[in-house]
This record gives sequence, structure tokens and C-alpha cells, in this order.
Amino acid sequence: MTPSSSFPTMAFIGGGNMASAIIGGLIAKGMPASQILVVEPWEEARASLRKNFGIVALPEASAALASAGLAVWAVKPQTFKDAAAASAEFTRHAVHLSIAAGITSDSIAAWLATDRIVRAMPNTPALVGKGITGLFARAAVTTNEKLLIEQVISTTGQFVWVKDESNLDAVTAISGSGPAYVFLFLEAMTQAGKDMGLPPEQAYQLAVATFQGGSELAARSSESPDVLRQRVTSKGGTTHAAIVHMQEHKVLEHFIDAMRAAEKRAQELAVEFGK
Ligand SMILES: NC(=O)c1ccc[n+]([C@@H]2O[C@H](COP(=O)([O-])OP(=O)(O)OC[C@H]3O[C@@H](n4cnc5c(N)ncnc54)[C@H](O)[C@@H]3O)[C@@H](O)[C@H]2O)c1
Ligand code: PRO
Repeated sequence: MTPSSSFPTMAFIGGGNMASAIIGGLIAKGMPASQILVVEPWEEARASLRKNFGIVALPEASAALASAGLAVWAVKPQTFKDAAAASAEFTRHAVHLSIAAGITSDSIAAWLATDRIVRAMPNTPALVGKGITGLFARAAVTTNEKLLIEQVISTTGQFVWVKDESNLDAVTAISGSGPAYVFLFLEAMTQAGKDMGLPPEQAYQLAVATFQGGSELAARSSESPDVLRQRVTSKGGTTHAAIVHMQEHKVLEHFIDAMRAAEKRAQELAVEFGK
């Protein structure tokens, strides 16, 4: 479904990277700019929101927010509580969508004095319509409100609903932070190609196309990544040499540990900034 004039006005609290990705998706799918308001204290960010999307960007919360049926909380976990204190009185009638990592819906419910809260964990490929978002709704959120949020999020890519709110920390560790892991691997593959004598731009092109192609193949295949991997791995060949090296150095185990560290950090953010 395409967002249209039947959509409620949306208020974004925080107009940084992720808010811009979601707003960009909404505008690209036909949401009228006049139905989007943003509260963004940073002048430069407000100027780019106005320039890129033609939306109204306010330096601070005001009664203008009262027209919003959906409030999207796109501030850092560290600033959520202060932002909530400034905006809560104006967003009382809205359903709330938080994209902040870690901060639990119990904290948000206490700060905003409402239970109509959905938490989302998107990722930056949302910028090109290839994002994936984990969603969790509190019991007070109606089916229609969930559908509205699905329509908003689907302008940025795929979504999945998780059963338990704590699952969002795993979503954060895997797909929320995940693009950074992909970019890190792209850097490593580009560096390796350079070290082996390839021009850097060619090494980068090879690395990016390999991630795109490998992901597309996995997405379209009915076979497991394990089987797909074995098809690349000739007996006594080059891939085997690389995989054995990774196994000997426990690369996979360390990579899994890294995602556990991200999950743990999400849990810590909830405690540090959720009070
Ligand atoms: N960037 C990602 O990959 C990503 C992915 C998923 C979720 N998130 C979550 O999204 C949230 C925003 O992340 P981001 O990367 O867009 O950060 P960002 O720094 O780009 O954006 C946050 C914006 O909030 C503004 N802000 C600060 N105080 C404010 C206040 N009191 N009221 C309104 N706005 C205020 C800042 O000026 C800034 O522009 C975070 O909670 C993060 O956990 C980020
Ligand atoms: N970026 C945010 C962070 O690093 C949340 C997931 C991606 O905390």
C-alpha cells in the first residue's frame, strides 16, 4: 500500500540518519511532504531535511505536533528521555514508534504515559529501499495501528514481527548493526585485493558484487548456505584453503561472539538510559 493523504500526519522526533532514511522511503512512495513534521535541534540537519524532502522541520517540540497520529522516536538512546519530556505533552493522541536501540517499551510507556507503543529496529539499507526491520508491539496497540506501522516500514524494505520484546536486541545485533559488518568485510576484501596487486576500485567492485550476488543467490535458493558454500569449495582448492584458515583461527566463533557483544550492549543501553 502506498502512503497517501489518508495517512495520519507523522511527527519524527529526531531527524538524523535513520529518520531521513524512513522519510525518504515515505516521500518516494508518495506520502505528501505536508504530512510530515520533524523536531530536530541541529540547524544543519533541519536545512537538509527541508531541502531534500520539503518537510517542516522544527527546532523544538511545540503544539504543531498535536496533529500527528503517529510519532516516530528517532533519537539516540542517550537523549530519548529528555526528548520525551519535551514532546510528550504534544504527542498524547499519537501511536508511538520507537527505533531507538535498547530502550524498552516499559521505559517509553513511563516517559510518554501511554501504552500505544511499537518498537522497531530498522537498518541503513532502508536508504535504498532494501532495509529489514524487526517490530514489536505492546498489547495495547490495535491491529489497525500495526497495519499503519507496517505500511510505513514497508516503504523502506522488509519487516518481521518478533514475539518477545527481548528478541529486538538480537535483531539489533544481527540486522540493525549488520550493515556495518558487511562494510567491514568489504573493506577487508578490498584491502586484500589491493595487497594482491588489484587496483583498489576493481577490488572494491569485486567485493561489492560478491556480497550482492552471494546474498541474492541465498535469497532465491531453497538450499541452505552450508550447501551453497560447499558448491564453491572444490576439494583441495582455493576456497578450502581460505575456509581452513578461518576455522583454524576461529573466525566464525569470534564473529558470533561479536554479535553477542552487540546484543549485550543493547541490554546495557536499556539499563543505562532507560531509567
Ligand atoms: N543508524 C543506524 O544504523 C540505526 C539502525 C537502527 C536503529 N537506530 C537507532 O535510531 C536512533 C537514531 O539513530 P541515528 O543513526 O539516526 O542517529 P542520528 O544522530 O543521525 O540522529 C539523531 C538525531 O536526533 C537529534 N536530537 C538530539 N536530541 C534531540 C531532541 N531532544 N529532540 C529531537 N531530536 C534530537 C540529533 O540532532 C540527531 O540529528 C538511535 O536510537 C539508534 O539506536 C539506528
Ligand atoms: N546502529 C545503532 C547502534 O550502533 C543501533 C543499530 C545500528 O547502536
